[in-house]
Amino acid sequence: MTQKILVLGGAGYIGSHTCKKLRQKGFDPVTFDNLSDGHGAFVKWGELILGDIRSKPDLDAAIAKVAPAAIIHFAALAYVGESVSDPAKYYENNTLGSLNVVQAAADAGNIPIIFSSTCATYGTPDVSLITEETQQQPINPYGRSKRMVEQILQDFSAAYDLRSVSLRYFNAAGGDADLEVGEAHRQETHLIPRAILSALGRIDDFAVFGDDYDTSDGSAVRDYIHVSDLAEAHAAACSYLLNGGRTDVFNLGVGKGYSVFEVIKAVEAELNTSVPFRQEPRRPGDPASLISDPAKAKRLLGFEAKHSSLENIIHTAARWHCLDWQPKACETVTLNA
Ligand SMILES: NC(=O)c1ccc[n+]([C@@H]2O[C@H](COP(=O)([O-])OP(=O)(O)OC[C@H]3O[C@@H](n4cnc5c(N)ncnc54)[C@H](O)[C@@H]3O)[C@@H](O)[C@H]2O)c1
Ligand SMILES: O=c1ccn([C@@H]2O[C@H](COP(=O)(O)OP(=O)(O)O[C@H]3O[C@H](CO)[C@@H](O)[C@H](O)[C@H]3O)[C@@H](O)[C@H]2O)c(=O)[nH]1
Repeated sequence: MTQKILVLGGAGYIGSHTCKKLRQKGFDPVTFDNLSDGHGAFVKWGELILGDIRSKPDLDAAIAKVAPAAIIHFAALAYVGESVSDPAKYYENNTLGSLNVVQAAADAGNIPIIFSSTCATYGTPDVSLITEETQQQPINPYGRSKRMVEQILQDFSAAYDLRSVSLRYFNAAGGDADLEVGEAHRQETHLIPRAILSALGRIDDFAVFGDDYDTSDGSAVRDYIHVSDLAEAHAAACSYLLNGGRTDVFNLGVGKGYSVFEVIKAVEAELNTSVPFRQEPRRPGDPASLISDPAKAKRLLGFEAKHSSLENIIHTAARWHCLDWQPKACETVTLNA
């Protein structure tokens, strides 16, 4: 019988791509989302249950209805700047909401959980390649709200044998090759979509934050992983837990970094036009360089990024944002001022 997977936050960017992948792999995804940031139109590969992770009764009812073999938990707020100005919102939604998720999974007989963590839990590490053993020292409430959930999962595993996998994504980017879903955050703060939108003349306030880092060209370096590769990694993590794998944490990245100026050049090459930008000082809290060591996910999950060349990431993102722009799916998007 097809195994059902309850996907919390499945109407969002990474969640919707993962639902597509789960269906391709023979799972039956069911999305649970409050649509605070996601889009009903992105729920294309299974049912949508409207609910909020801050409500344990909502979660209990969904789990009772679906009887999932595993839970994938994407539901979160993820704007670093907003987490600094309104930390209560982040601890309530991301940490308390996740405690409800973990408790509901335990109450229902220890349903295994795959949790969306982030490289923001590492803070500003002084190493060239970040391994899972690199010390986690998050520097903003968003990172701390996620780090706390990792700790809750470790404690529930030790005390009650609730198994889980925390996946620490580096920078998610790109879009579905078939343009069925794509990146449509209500506030777009990420580098790649903003560089594309600037090239297309859809925003006029694109800035490069910092040109005085200790990097090859002075701009900050990140490890960009294609969203379809992230989706594949979630399917692999599902199989790992369903086959009895133990609680663990994994980096999800490529192991190679690109600077902000390299990303801008790649967008210019893809769109054959210039990317207007102004130079601004560093964004507070931005580390110079964050690059993953992806070896552990390869070794234990059998996962390796296959679609994450910078060219493919920008090609698929640009197609979504311009050539095959889907206004209906994205009608609620408002760009950041
Ligand atoms: N995008 C990135 O680069 C990145 C990097 C590292 C980690 N992450 C994490 O990955 C996850 C998904 O990120 P995304 O970029 O797809 O974000 P997204 O905003 O597109 O998706 C999050 C989804 O969760 C839903 N949601 C939020 N709070 C909820 C609640 N209380 N109850 C029910 N649903 C709720 C939203 O409506 C949305 O559909 C998040 O947990 C984020 O912290 C993202
Ligand atoms: O308009 C922009 C946007 C970003 N940047 C720079 O580009 C790099 C990447 O920034 P961004 O795309 O915002 O990603 P990060 O700040 O690295 O954070 C992302 O990646 C984190 C780690 O995965 C996640 O936790 C966060 O949710 C997600 O926003 C950074 O050096 C930024 O300073 C600019 O110069 N101009």
